[in-house]
Amino acid sequence: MKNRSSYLQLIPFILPQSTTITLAFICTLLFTTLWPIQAWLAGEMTEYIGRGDTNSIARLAGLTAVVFIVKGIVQYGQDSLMAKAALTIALNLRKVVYSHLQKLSLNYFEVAKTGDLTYRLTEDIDRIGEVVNQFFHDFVPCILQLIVVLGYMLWLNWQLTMATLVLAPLMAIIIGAFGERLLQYFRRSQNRISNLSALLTEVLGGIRLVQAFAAEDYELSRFAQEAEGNCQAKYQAEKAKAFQIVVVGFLTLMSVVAIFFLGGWQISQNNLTGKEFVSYLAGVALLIDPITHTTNNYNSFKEGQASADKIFELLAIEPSVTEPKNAIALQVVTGKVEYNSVSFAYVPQTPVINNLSLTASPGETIALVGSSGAGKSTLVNLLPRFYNVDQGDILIDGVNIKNVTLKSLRQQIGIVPQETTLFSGTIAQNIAFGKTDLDLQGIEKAAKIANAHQFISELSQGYFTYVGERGVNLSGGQRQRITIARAILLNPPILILDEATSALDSESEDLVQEALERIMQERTVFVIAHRLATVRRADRILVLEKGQIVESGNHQELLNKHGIYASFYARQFQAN
Ligand SMILES: Nc1ncnc2c1ncn2[C@@H]1O[C@H](COP(=O)(O)OP(=O)(O)OP(=O)(O)O)[C@@H](O)[C@H]1O
Repeated sequence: MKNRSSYLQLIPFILPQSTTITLAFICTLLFTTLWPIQAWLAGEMTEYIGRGDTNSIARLAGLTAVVFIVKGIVQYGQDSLMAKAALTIALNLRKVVYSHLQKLSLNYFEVAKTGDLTYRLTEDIDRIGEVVNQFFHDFVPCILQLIVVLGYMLWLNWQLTMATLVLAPLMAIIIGAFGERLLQYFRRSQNRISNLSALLTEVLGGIRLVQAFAAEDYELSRFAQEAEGNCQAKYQAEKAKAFQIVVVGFLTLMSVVAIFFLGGWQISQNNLTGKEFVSYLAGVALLIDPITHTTNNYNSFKEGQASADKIFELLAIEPSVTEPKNAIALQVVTGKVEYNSVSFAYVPQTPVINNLSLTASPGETIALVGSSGAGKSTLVNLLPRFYNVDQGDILIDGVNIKNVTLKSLRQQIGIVPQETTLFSGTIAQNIAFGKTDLDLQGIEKAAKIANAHQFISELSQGYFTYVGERGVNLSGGQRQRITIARAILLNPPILILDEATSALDSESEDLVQEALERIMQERTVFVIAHRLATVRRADRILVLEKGQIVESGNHQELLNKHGIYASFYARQFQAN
């Protein structure tokens, strides 16, 4: 079962912390050694109290105080060092998972739920950190205490100890059985809560639509269903834990009764003195705490296991788009792009691009037109390798894009998407997206070319104006011009432009159009054209149908042909 190994997979994250863990462990050993000393002191004290030996009582009280202080110091060392190690392990795991997630290919994100992933990177990793902390901080010391105290009890009276341990295997079996049941409930509860998180991300992201369609009640019932499912699973887990406490408590009580019974019998047989029995009972009392902790820790480990399974499942997913080990960095000089007999399908046997070949000369603007679903977006998405081609090759400046690093490939291709996405941060950060050092002069220059400088300057904080997650305080046209400025700053030799279909007011439209025309100069451009002006100005228009180029030429040539483009033009553009 993979869940057995999910904790083992944490070992590479634990090993780098071994120095801190070892130091903490030394503190733990000292701390644990002091436990039986306390039990021994209690036994000695009883004897002196019986004798009324006040001097010895005072000496022992002083010794007990020293033991207490030393115990406090090593306890602090153990707690703080273990916490440091566990938190660092969780931090490193979080970084690794996030970096892995960034490398996964688009086809993974098309099916994954954002909220679910958010939950894994936050709650699940937090839980693993807590479990690691608990393991070293609580579980290991408890086990050591159990071993040391049991050793002391065995040394004191092995017959009595063995007799009381008869119930231990039964206790372990019962705790184990409860643990498996708990794991199921924790899995169910965590699945529900990550579904809930996914639902929230979706609904809050589309709250405008929810309100517009008066779908609040519908969304509330979906929310309630997941929330109730989680509540139910958690309740089941809490009930199982509560029952487990009763059963383990009953068995512990049985053991204590057995100890008294057997202890009394041993004293009557002169095998045990009263003093030894008191020391023995002090030892038994010292056992109860670590037994309770061990049981609780075991339950928490089961909860953590459900999280660890999910995290390592995610880490096991391989990106479908990868680069070869000896990948070279692509240096684009001219920007010539070739598609050679390229085929691609999202779903096997359903080709979306079908044995397509094309060559874009350096600096050429190619407009892609065709009906919805013809494969225009797919065709351009193959260029930055968002997906791998199934057959054929794509070359840039004669170099197969399969053989170059993804970073160098994508740095050469600017994308102005139809959907304008602004990230939380300032306008300057959004224009210089992906760069940590802000070149303000360059940003301003790019914004000027993108017709964005003027409106940005009019904002109270200028380039340092904070735009929300979705840039809600900017108009559609303004957002588009920021994304154009972003591409201009990158200054890529190849540009992919997905023209927005949504209508802007004519002034805004003119500003966007002007910005686009500027950015299209001196680069190889693929534009999914929705505007007549773009189509007309393109050096070449490719008409796509079912993933194939069915017509090619400039606007006038294609009109003269009276073919598909001419009728498409009549339908699509003549109304403009
Ligand atoms: N991620 C995906 N997974 C599965 N099928 C997809 C995916 N993206 C697109 N498709 C399918 O591939 C075909 C081509 O889609 P594509 O988006 O490339 O067409 P398009 O010409 O750009 O259309 P539009 O003009 O409507 O944007 C369509 O049938 C579409 O349903």
